[in-house]
Amino acid sequence: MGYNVFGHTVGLKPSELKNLERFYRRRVPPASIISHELARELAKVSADLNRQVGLLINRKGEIDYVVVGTFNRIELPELRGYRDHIARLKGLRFIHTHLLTSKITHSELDQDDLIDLALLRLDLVGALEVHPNGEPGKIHIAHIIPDPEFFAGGSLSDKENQFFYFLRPCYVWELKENFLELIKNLEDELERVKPLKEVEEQKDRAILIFLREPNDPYLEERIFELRELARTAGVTVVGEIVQKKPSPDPRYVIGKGKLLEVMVLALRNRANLLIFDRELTPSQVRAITESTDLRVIDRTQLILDIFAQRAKSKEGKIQVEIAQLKYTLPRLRAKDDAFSRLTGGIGGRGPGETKLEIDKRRIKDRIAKLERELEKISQERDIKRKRRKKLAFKTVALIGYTNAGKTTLFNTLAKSQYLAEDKLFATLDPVTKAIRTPNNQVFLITDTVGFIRNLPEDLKKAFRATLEELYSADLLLHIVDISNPDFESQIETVNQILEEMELLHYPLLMVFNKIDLLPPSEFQLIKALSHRYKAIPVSAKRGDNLDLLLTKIEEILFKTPLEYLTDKVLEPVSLEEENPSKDPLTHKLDV
Ligand SMILES: Nc1nc2c(ncn2[C@@H]2O[C@H](COP(=O)(O)OP(=O)(O)OP(=O)(O)O)[C@@H](O)[C@H]2O)c(=O)[nH]1
Ligand SMILES: [Mg+2]
Repeated sequence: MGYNVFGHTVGLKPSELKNLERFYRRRVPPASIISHELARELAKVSADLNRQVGLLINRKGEIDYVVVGTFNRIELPELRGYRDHIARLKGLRFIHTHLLTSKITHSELDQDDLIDLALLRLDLVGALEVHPNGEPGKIHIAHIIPDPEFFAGGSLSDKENQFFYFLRPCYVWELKENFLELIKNLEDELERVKPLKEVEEQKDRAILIFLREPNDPYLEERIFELRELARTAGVTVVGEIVQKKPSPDPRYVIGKGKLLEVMVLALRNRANLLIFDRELTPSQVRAITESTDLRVIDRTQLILDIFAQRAKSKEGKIQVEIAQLKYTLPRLRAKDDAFSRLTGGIGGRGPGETKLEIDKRRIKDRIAKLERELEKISQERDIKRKRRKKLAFKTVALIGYTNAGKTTLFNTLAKSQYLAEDKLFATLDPVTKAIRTPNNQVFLITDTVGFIRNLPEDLKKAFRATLEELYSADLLLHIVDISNPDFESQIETVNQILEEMELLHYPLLMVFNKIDLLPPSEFQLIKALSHRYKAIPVSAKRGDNLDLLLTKIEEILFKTPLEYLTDKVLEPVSLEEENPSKDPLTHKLDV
């Protein structure tokens, strides 16, 4: 930091600037918040200029920034190179003047001061009253409360009082607080609330942010889903904030007051990441990143990141890269601060690191190249598919909302070891296996990527190739997690995507999965629902009712009317018994 004066310097004479620059030579005894002498000088200069003047003082008592404002406002410069989020407080305090007039006879800390305190994670903020004659008045000082319990007993009715502690206003010479002790106590308390050693440094710690617009019935589901997405991405969720707002704030999405709450929460819980449930514009990302000094991503980026972590096949990887590049393209700017911070961690994977160096042209070229590659792979897949057709095997595709249990069902049916995890998007690449039914019919079954609502448009397109498998399917098996209270809207989402893909007329069988999670009291209800949706209730995990499912599949695929099947088949039978070990239930097919 040079010796420049920051802030609203327009209109200042060179001599006035000189007077301000002189503050850089001053020092405060480390244990004082501010010295009486310095306060007098600050008041005098401020009154002469008729503008607010502020000093950012570091823990050694040196002046790091001199800032000048207007008569009633002062804006802090961007503070770079200070201690990072894990260390929490920035190690800077901000002492500035509030000008009094014959009418304004006292002036407390205002909301802007508290916003600076919280957003910039200052050690403390102080406002020094200045009388029109240049004499200093009282000083108002506040700092962040590390833990609301800390001050229990006091009245915490007022929201601001849950976040900030206000010292009793007094004259500077009356200040008794030992600054270093005060800060040490604060940091000890923060450490006690969330010890640093308990924080896994490699793991992102996020606060999830939701906007509740009027008539929004899906808030709970959205909260649950974002939480799950974050968990899947390997992020620790340390807080959730919901703001009721008729429409998003164009700059910060949430209101400034709410942002303040987010910051205190972030500080207390050592968060380093904010995840917004809605899509952010590039300028919103920039504004919020700049104000909070935290990494800021939206739901789309989170999903992209999960895809990037999980894509295994060449095709999957290409699809993810295309989607990431397309997401990045409109957000790319020369010297873009918001993105320069995205190095590693969530939102920083894949093409992110180099995007500053690559210009838009090259990104577009890269997208084109990837799309050509994808086209080629898709053709190859087509050939494979045709070959399979020639073998005359019927194909069943498992589809459904993410986490419904598709892969688990696939595994249980195929007795295979494909990945099934309690994470969203566990499956990215289509896998196909052959299954033998109790009646010795063989069909192929394909597992697919999970569906999710509001899938970003580019992502939908990018994953089209994966879902292309569906067009050659003879039957779509729609797996529903019936234990999820949100199952009906998930069905709706899946149907909507099927409609968009013009797959609605395909033969479809619904499967209600995870019945093992339901209490017996709901069995009656499930029966009714199964009837309504013509669905087969199963537990993929425990294997309940899978024989019935296979029979039903068989019936649809091979047009064997149910009546022709013996009762024995309809009863729970061990599939192994029907298929002696020499003739295993499944056999691998090179696809
Ligand atoms: N209790 C219970 N859990 C199940 C059942 N089926 C699946 N699960 C669990 O649900 C979670 C998700 O299962 P997956 O099979 O990975 O779900 P998926 O639909 O393939 O998910 P994506 O591939 O991410 O779309 C896992 O933790 C499974 O163990 C079931 O019948 N009962
Ligand atoms: Mg899966």
